[in-house]
Amino acid sequence: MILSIDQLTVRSGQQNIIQQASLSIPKGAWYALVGQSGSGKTLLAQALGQMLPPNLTASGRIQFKGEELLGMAPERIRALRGRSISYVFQDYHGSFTPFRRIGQHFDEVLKTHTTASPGDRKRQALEALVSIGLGEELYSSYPSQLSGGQLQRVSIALALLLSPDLLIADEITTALDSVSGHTILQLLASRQQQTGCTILFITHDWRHVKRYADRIAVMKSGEIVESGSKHVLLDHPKHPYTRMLIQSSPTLPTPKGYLLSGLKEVNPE
Ligand SMILES: Nc1ncnc2c1ncn2[C@@H]1O[C@H](COP(=O)(O)OP(=O)(O)OP(=O)(O)O)[C@@H](O)[C@H]1O
Repeated sequence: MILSIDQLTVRSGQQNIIQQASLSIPKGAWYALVGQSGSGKTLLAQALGQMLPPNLTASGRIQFKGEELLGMAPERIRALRGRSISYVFQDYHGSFTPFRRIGQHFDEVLKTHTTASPGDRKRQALEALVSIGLGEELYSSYPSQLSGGQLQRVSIALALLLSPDLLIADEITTALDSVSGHTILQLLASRQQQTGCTILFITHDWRHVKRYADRIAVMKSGEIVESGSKHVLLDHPKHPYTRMLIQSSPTLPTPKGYLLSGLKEVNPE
């Protein structure tokens, strides 16, 4: 396992917002965390990188590649967050400084975390832009000159720049139209194939879960009520809440004779 969360509780004063959540993510997995709005998905992701709002406290254990993240020294967690664990958020605008060109954003990450020369940093930034299907000319553009889909692609390239072991993708397609959202996820899937990074994928959208995830955890009111492989969870959900979420998802079309997960049904009636 690359990440094991054990009995994670997040509190605001006396109130538990996340209660004893446990989940284990195998290396290289695309692990979907689903649940209705307000169930605690974002706070769980924030707790991993010690990024919780200051009024909240976390307890329990979070092991990442054998190191305990909760209570880790600030300089160590900052170093991990830059290199081994990276985040992409729904609000991609928040990842950019408006008066800095796109190239400067890449340069800053490389300057902070590597000893690469200025020439090398520029070359790596240009390669990163090309790797996400964008033109090198965007290196000199300002964030406001890019579309939402382009900016979100750049945030993914920035997040993957230092080849992290774990990418936390929190509702990364929510602010995009469905075509751009689809392009982003295709891109992420191909980058995952190239880099082997593990993805914690927070989403509301079961169509994306069905298409990309290989494992799923379902969160309800701060608790993980069910987790397992995509096939087992989609085709044989145990918890009533999981069944309700799947049934109320917009459409999960399945051809006759196939299960929701895409597996062929054995002996369909
Ligand atoms: N700083 C905070 N102090 C107190 N409560 C908070 C704080 N931040 C979030 N919450 C509450 O914690 C709960 C979980 O929030 P969280 O953002 O993790 O939900 P979520 O599942 O990610 O929802 P969404 O899908 O809408 O992003 C919500 O009820 C939210 O109002």
